[in-house]
Amino acid sequence: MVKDAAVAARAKGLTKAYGSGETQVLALDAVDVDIARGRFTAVMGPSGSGKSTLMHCLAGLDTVSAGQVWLGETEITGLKERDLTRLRRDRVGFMFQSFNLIPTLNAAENITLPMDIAGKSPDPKWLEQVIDTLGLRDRLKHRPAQLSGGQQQRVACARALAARPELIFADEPTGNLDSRAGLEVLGFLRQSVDELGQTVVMVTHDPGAAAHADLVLFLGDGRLVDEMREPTAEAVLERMKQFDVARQVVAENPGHRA
Ligand SMILES: Nc1ncnc2c1ncn2[C@@H]1O[C@H](COP(=O)(O)OP(=O)(O)OP(=O)(O)O)[C@@H](O)[C@H]1O
Repeated sequence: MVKDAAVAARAKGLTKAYGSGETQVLALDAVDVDIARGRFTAVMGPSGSGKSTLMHCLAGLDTVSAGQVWLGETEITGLKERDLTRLRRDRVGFMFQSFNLIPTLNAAENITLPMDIAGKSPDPKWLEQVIDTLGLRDRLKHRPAQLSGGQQQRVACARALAARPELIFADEPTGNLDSRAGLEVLGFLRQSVDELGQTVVMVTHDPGAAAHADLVLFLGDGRLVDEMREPTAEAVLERMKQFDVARQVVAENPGHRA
């Protein structure tokens, strides 16, 4: 059990292997990580370093090969699929690169859909606050096709926030947006942490996006290799360049692991 109330999610010795035998890929190699409650954490690293796998394992979307994962005080490793589904539904919000909005429903209906499916009614005060924070008040009756990409992503953000989840996982939430809309979404995620007390974990390739976080975790070859507090885009970019240098060293010295 995780007794530390400041920890929203925790992994210990988290290992994830895909496949078996010679083709086995070790996507995560004994990762230990604490996700701080009420903070904005970004996860970065080169392509294939295990970012999405880490997020999926922390969110209970994927099983682990070894190690333990907790969401709040609940150990999720070993939970049955049915319990895991309920836990995700009740305690976790998701934002993906594709917004996954339902085209036939308007913005308001999309926002409350997960709660409707779960048979829950949103806390009206909280929902109003989310809608106003995200500037969606005058867009609630619009269907997705009548909204800009940035507005659609804001609806997806509101949908993730509506049930007031303990934790929001965002996988490249700005990946499909132009830079202005992307900045808007990052601003809203930041605001949801600062003003609404949310906990956000975001996977991103973009140093500028990572700079909106309180903490950046760097993954390399399935291991947590570094972290940076109060990141700036420049510092994150510099750190990412070191991965290229390390790769070059490995390429020039086969058998040596950076
Ligand atoms: N379903 C799968 N089956 C086999 N291998 C997989 C699977 N999912 C991921 N992998 C492998 O695990 C490793 C980590 O993948 P992951 O998607 O977590 O990386 P990532 O850092 O998110 O990459 P990217 O930045 O390119 O999205 C990669 O080598 C990938 O090929």
